[in-house]
Amino acid sequence: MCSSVSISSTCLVWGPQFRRSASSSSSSSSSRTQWHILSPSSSTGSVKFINNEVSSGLLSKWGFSHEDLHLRDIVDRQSSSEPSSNNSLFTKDDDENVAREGDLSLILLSSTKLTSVVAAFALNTPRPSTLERQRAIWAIYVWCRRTDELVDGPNADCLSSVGVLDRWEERLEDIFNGRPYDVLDAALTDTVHEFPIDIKPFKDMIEGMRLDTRKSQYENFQELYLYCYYVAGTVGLMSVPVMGIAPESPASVHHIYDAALYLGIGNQLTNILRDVGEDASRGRVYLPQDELAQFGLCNEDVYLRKVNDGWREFMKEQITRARFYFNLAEEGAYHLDKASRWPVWSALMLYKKILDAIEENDYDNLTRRAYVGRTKKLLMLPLAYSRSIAVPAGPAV
Ligand SMILES: CC(C)=CCC/C(C)=C/CC/C(C)=C/CC/C(C)=C/COP(=O)(O)OP(=O)(O)O
Repeated sequence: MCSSVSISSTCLVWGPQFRRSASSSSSSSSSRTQWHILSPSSSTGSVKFINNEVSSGLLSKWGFSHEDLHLRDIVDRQSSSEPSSNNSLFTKDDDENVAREGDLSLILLSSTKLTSVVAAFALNTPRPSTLERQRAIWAIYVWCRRTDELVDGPNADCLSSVGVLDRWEERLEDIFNGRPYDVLDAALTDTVHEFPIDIKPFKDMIEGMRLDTRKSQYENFQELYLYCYYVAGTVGLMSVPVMGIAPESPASVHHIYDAALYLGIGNQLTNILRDVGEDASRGRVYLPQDELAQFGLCNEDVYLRKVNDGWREFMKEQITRARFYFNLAEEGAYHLDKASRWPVWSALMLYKKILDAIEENDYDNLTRRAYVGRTKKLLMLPLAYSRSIAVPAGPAV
């Protein structure tokens, strides 16, 4: 299952740096890797290790080092007040008074004119309107969907994925260089020149699709986490510059970006748990092999759709871990610009409900698809709204 992206009307997300310790836990009969959170203060040299076992559950909670993914660089580039330098269309000395109407019509303008329009708009508009944010999120969403369709869509089998993805990446560079190929690309060109969005999360998503074409199973959670980052965590990174951070938020920008990334991870882990039966029909098992083994399970049990006590216990742990990421995401969601909070809270709460639905199905996600009914969805909206109007408060890390 490749991720596809579901962003309800508008949205966006990232947290602490973490690193794997060389040690292994010996405090339990099950062999498990011990993961340490490396606190943000590590940049000052004072590294604070927090044992992963502070969080409940049997399985490791942390995946891949964010440092190895160079995520800090992405955040720093995106947090500058201007669109990132790789967005070469953006120049500071353009005409500042050009009116902006109908983003897609920009494709009809010469690239020089486009530069003027976009630059003037970005420099003169400190706080984008909700409509502008929605259009930008839509452009990102469409690009992510189209990327997913290349390897997961109806024509995927007829295409040589590697070549197609290479060509798609060249086209991405053209988008960022102001040479969109079609009208949908133009919407993204417009977006990346209006908001400080870095190209790396987009490239990483393409990398995730490459990974998906060559891998049909994941040995451990670290491998799976990397995949989840590529195909879903990246969406959080792409979205934050558009969604915006509340000016009154005391939290660090890195903390908020981490929360955004964790929302993507939580969503993807949930998607995996919801679709495990469907993915098995395609010969795919997006579950850590070592963890299956810890519960006395293997791929064959998944293919044979055996829902036994071992499977239920295994699922409980997987659900605990997905919730762990949603909880981290929630901490950051309070700090988004208030215009963006409601859709994010709605998406977050909706995804958590999928986990509840798996529990209600007595952990049978092999023969039944977890489903959240319309009434539950509607009832959730006011609750999401009440969360979204809460004033951003700590943690100010
Ligand atoms: C929390 C903070 C600070 C910001 C929010 C940042 C955002 C918007 C993060 C969103 C991340 C996101 C939407 C990732 C996509 C994850 C995903 C697995 C999408 C799958 O979408 P579906 O459409 O349900 O998948 P299917 O098509 O497989 O059903």
